[in-house]
Amino acid sequence: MMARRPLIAGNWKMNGLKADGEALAKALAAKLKASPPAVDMLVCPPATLVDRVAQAVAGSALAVGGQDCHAEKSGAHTGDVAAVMLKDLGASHVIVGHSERRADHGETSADVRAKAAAAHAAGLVAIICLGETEAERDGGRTLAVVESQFAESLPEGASPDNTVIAYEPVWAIGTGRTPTLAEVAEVHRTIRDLAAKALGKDAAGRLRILYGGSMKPSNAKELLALEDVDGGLIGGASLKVEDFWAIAQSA
Ligand SMILES: O=C[C@H](O)COP(=O)(O)O
Repeated sequence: MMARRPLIAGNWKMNGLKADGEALAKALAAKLKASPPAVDMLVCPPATLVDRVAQAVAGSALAVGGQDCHAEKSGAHTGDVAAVMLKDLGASHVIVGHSERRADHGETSADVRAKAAAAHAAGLVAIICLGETEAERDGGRTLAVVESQFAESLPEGASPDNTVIAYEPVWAIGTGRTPTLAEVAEVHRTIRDLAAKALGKDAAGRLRILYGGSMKPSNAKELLALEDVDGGLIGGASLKVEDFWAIAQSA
């Protein structure tokens, strides 16, 4: 099977003002230039900083993405940002369906699917997030939840070139807790199997499936060593240059 190049993606969430966001991105770009790791690296700043960060790291190997996009290209949607607008600023990726969007904004998998389709239409790679809540895990429903979110969130035309899946157990986000390695491996293998059914075996073999949820330098190596874990979607630890870089180094 063709090797998948890991993707180490930082989701800054609602953190960062002009000066610190630019400094963080520039420091990462400088590290990438000095010693290129064997991974792709991406930062997803808040929408307010996408332009500034994209300009600050232009010409470097550090990619820039948005954290959400609207399903429409334009129109009367106060406060929203279209995928094509992110693309216009220099973004190459956009996260869709993060559990914080699903919880805070009531986004359904149908919404996520429409957003991912909009991202594709704009020429962006969609990072589609899915994952179970603690109650769903405790109720033994993890694989069923992941299966339905995958089926309902993946748009027509999805491929390993325009789509990345991020498995993020909701209860592991920002809590310092993670599933066992066996539990992570089981979910990632299930997602790979679902992708094989949806996209074909070859495409599934090229699809990158990230793990997210309390990934940090101390646990990254063992998580990233799992066969079907092709990188990480990192929140808190992506706000510190040294931690984010250490995670990239351990892939
Ligand atoms: O998008 C990132 C995830 O929500 C993980 O966040 P965390 O690394 O702070 O747990």
